Amino acid sequence: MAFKLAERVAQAAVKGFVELENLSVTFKRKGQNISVLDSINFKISPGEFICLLGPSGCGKSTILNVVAGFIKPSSGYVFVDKRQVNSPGADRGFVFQQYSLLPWKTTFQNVEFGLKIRGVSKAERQELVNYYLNRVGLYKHRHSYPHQLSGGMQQRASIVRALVNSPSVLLMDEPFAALDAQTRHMMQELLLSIWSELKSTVMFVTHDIEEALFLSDRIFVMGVNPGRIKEAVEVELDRPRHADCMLTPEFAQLNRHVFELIREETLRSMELE
Ligand SMILES: Nc1ncnc2c1ncn2[C@@H]1O[C@H](COP(=O)(O)OP(=O)(O)OP(=O)(O)O)[C@@H](O)[C@H]1O
Repeated sequence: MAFKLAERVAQAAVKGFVELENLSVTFKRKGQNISVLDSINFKISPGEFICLLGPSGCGKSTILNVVAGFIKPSSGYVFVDKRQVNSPGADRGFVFQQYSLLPWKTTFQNVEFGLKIRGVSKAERQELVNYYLNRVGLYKHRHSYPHQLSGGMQQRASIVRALVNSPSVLLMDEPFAALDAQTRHMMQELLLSIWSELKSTVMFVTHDIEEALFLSDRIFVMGVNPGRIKEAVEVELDRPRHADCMLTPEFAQLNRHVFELIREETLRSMELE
């Protein structure tokens, strides 16, 4: 197994440089143009873990969808590793809130699907998929179908389905929102542990301030109407992180700061200022 994994780790460490330049997105609603994102600019370093946090409707998912290549910007650019994004590609993996596994395929078949499409040999597929299924505790469920798995297991399968393709950038849209609190926390720790090995860049959308603080190197707190980056908050908490980091004064201080930023924007969006 060591053969591919070591190579992939080395590749991932130098990949995943994301640049958004004056990115704006306008949608048409009831015949009117609505500006959803206005002139977003930021850079994410290879291997960095960032969270997008902000009130409902500020455009968090839209940013992920543009980076994924699912939505075209109205103006501005997205570059991944200096290549302009115009369409989806294997260098970007996506994990959605809904588990989105193919119901007629087993766990193993779901995870190997992308590799198969890309023409990866059967022997290599088996080695990689089994490695990742082991890594997230799903090896013994490799022949189960999605409906036979719990929500947490399905989401673990969705994550490894994205990771097995060694994406430079992993895009995660509220992947743990549907899970109970305990499973959610286990998933956060598992994600950090895998990320610390692979060092892919992660862009993670959440509504949950504690989740954002626990996971990320930086939090892009977004404002609404139109969506924009209000503040990029550096999260300088020691790594590796475990649940007890949430009990530290540094965590509490950051939590309060981010809470105030979000509160201001939520009041603004409700016109209660
Ligand atoms: N395809 C579309 N057509 C028209 N409007 C859209 C489309 N997709 C998103 N929107 C609108 O764009 C705005 C931003 O949506 P987006 O889903 O990106 O926000 P979000 O911050 O992820 O919201 P939430 O936290 O509620 O998931 C919303 O007002 C939404 O209704």
